[in-house]
Amino acid sequence: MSTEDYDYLFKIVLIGNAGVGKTCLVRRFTQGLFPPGQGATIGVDFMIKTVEIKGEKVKLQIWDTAGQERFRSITQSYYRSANALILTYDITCEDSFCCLPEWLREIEQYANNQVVTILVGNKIDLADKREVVRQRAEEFADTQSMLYLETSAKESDNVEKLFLDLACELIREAKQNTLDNSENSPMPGEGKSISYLSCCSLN
Ligand SMILES: Nc1nc2c(ncn2[C@@H]2O[C@H](COP(=O)(O)OP(=O)(O)OP(=O)(O)O)[C@@H](O)[C@H]2O)c(=O)[nH]1
Repeated sequence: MSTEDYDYLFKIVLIGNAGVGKTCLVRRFTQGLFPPGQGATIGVDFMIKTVEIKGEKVKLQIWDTAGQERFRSITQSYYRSANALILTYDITCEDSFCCLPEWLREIEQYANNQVVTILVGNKIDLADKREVVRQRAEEFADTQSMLYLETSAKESDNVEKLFLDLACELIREAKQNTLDNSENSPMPGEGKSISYLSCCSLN
């Protein structure tokens, strides 16, 4: 497949506390593996995977940001052009859940207001160490109008679903926006160009 051979290009950025499993989720999805002895991300990492959804080729640019506070100024600069954000916490770590309001403030401040955000509770394979019950997280996501999913990068639970559901939602929104824009556009000859949401030319 050539680099231009796709119908949609979407930028997805993973954010959340250090150690919640962002890199492992990305590696599981893009490479099908659970890396042993995964070191902390330095700054930002980048991976690409192209998937096919209902006959359309969707190229996903996946940006894995460092959770450590000291990289925050670097990672914030990646929010603006994101189509979707995966806000991740660790279901075995209450602290990572309690920091979510802080992450939401970052999103409010740095992301564009059309960004699709999904809350992900990772490490569900560690059920006996769970500190955040599912219902509490679901209610929190609901109050913030976020989608919610629980995953295990280790066992590969819901990882594919996470990225594919997100891609479906982004396609749906892109099509809706194209439709809205074309309905609001002037007729040819009215002196203005017809503009469409450029979901395939994000940087
Ligand atoms: N049991 C279990 N461990 C996991 C899972 N996902 C990640 N881990 C472990 O959690 C630790 C942190 O994983 P990373 O993917 O590096 O976490 P991160 O969020 O990218 O961390 P930063 O790069 O520091 O922001 C590693 O020891 C992983 O092996 C999971 O689904 N289950």
